[in-house]
Amino acid sequence: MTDLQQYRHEIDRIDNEIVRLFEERMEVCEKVARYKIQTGKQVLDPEREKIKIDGVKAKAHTSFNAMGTGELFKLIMAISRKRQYQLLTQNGIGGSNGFEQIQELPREGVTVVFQGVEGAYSYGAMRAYFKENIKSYHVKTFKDAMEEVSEGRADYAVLPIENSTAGIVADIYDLLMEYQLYIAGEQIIRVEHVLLGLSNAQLEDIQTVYSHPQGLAQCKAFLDEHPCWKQVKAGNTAASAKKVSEEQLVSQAAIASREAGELFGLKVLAKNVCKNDGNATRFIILGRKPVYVKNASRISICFEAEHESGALYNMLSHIIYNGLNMTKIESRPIPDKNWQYRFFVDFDGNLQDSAVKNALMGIRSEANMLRILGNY
Ligand SMILES: C=C(O[C@@H]1C=C(C(=O)O)C=C[C@H]1O)C(=O)O
Repeated sequence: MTDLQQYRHEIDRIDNEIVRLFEERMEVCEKVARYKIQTGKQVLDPEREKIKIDGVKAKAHTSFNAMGTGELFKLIMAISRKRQYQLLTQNGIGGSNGFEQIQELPREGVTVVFQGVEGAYSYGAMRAYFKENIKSYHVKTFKDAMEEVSEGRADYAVLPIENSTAGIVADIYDLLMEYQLYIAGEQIIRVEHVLLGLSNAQLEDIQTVYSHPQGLAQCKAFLDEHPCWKQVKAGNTAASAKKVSEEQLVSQAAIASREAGELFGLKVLAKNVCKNDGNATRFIILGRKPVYVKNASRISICFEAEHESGALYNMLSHIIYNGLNMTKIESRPIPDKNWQYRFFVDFDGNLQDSAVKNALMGIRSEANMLRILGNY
């Protein structure tokens, strides 16, 4: 036998022993879980874990091994907790997460608010999601739209959350934390911007271009080809078309939809101004009630974790360990806490799934804050 074979043989013997001891430990953890189910005690006991880590580290003989032992036991205890959360959900603890299952989201006879004016992309998203017989109106800002739903003047708000070219609409993420509203649905629409001008304007006349910051960002490559043009941000794309139409200056143009151009009597000076052919925006439908439909398949959450190494990994491990597919993660600064962030995570699943319940129980117990923003 070569030395290597011999060493590996020894490692195998030790590993078998580790597996046997791990399983023995897990059996005791299950007993602990049953005790906690009966007594209502929390799964996570940070004090006990700290004593445990310090204790096992002190038993190691080198500083390298002390660090390794610490890491190893952090992981072992995290796994132990995950098993305990499973047993708790199996026993009906932490069930509904405060959400009620409904048959269908009402798409007619409701009042819907959107930001911008008619002809804006939000209006298009609303038309695509809801049926004809709704009452709808528009407000100036995203915040106003959330306020309308919060105050009960509207049932739903339609708001853009993400564009495939320009990325997230950061304001919406921040406002989601300011208001206690829930994502009830989503609508993706293709966004095909055009450059609009007065009917007697030519491309050569243009000196100023108006659009929503997202419109300008999505058409950056096109605008870069015209470095002399002054770019001016407007409240929304349709409002910028309206402005060009009202001010009647041949030097002014707007980046907006073809529909907005028709609405305000403008001419298309250039089409395909967004270089990404598949340019699309995802809109969320926000309501007041925590409800989800039976076949809802995406969950959006927001959490805050300790500002320390491994904290984010620990939170995400609940999603990974329960076999859930994470589809998106974003971080946003926490107001008044410099350089600390909250995380917005989307993953596939339904609030009824036991894997989802386990993961949410884990994150809720171990994060500083968890909000389930919706299951849709
Ligand atoms: C097993 C327990 O539950 C959790 C897991 C621990 C472990 O695996 O050692 C320690 C403390 C708790 O966070 C316990 O409370 O003892």
